[in-house]
Amino acid sequence: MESPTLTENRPYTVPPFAKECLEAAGEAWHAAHDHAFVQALADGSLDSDRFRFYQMQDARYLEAFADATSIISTRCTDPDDKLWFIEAAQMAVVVEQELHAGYGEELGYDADDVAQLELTPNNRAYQNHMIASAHTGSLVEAVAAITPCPWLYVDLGQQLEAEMGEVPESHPYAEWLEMYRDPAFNEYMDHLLERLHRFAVAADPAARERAKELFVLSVRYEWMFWDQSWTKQEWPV
Ligand SMILES: Cc1ncc(C[n+]2csc(CCO)c2C)c(N)n1
Repeated sequence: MESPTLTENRPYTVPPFAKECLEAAGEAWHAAHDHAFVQALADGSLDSDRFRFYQMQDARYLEAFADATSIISTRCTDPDDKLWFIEAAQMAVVVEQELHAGYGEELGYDADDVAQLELTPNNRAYQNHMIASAHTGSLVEAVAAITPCPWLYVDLGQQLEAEMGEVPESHPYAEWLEMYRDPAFNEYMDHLLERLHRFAVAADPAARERAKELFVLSVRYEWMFWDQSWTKQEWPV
């Protein structure tokens, strides 16, 4: 495999295997950026009920992201890799729960409400996908399944920044929009994508193919996460 290169317009390095994953996702990657929920969130027209639904489901999703990264840390042998995934788990819990605590007060829910929430079918499936990949996949598969989560949001944050410019203080979702355009995420992406690539180089070709499939599934689940919030998904029976 070639050495890491910078793809156009991304302020972090996208190594060859990460690029392959992105190419494998194809249209699904763009669809996840273009969903009606995202458009309404960006232009501020999203109703607070749908945003509340999203935030509450997302609080629970982030716990699973933290669990998946914690599990991955136990499977790393290199101490720097191990620490990085431990820190990623910690960050998912601490930083993002701060965001949720703020919105909880504003939107009228607390930690107990989040704990008692019934997960949607989509959320449950996405969580199980990440946790199962972390437990039973090879290291590259485990990491591939969690990569679209931060990558898609950071990509989206930067795309919206380019399109919208500065977020007006009066924007109802200013805090959310500011969060994912934070330049600190560039370093996070550098670290994550470098690991994804390095683990891919160390894996056999069949594991690399499976990793790409798991990456694509997570991109689809990201689209479905917006969609479940837009439709306020319920269990059909
Ligand atoms: C469904 C869903 N997908 C992605 C994110 C974004 N995200 C989750 S963890 C993480 C890394 C930093 O903690 C980022 C950017 C989200 N909130 N919810």
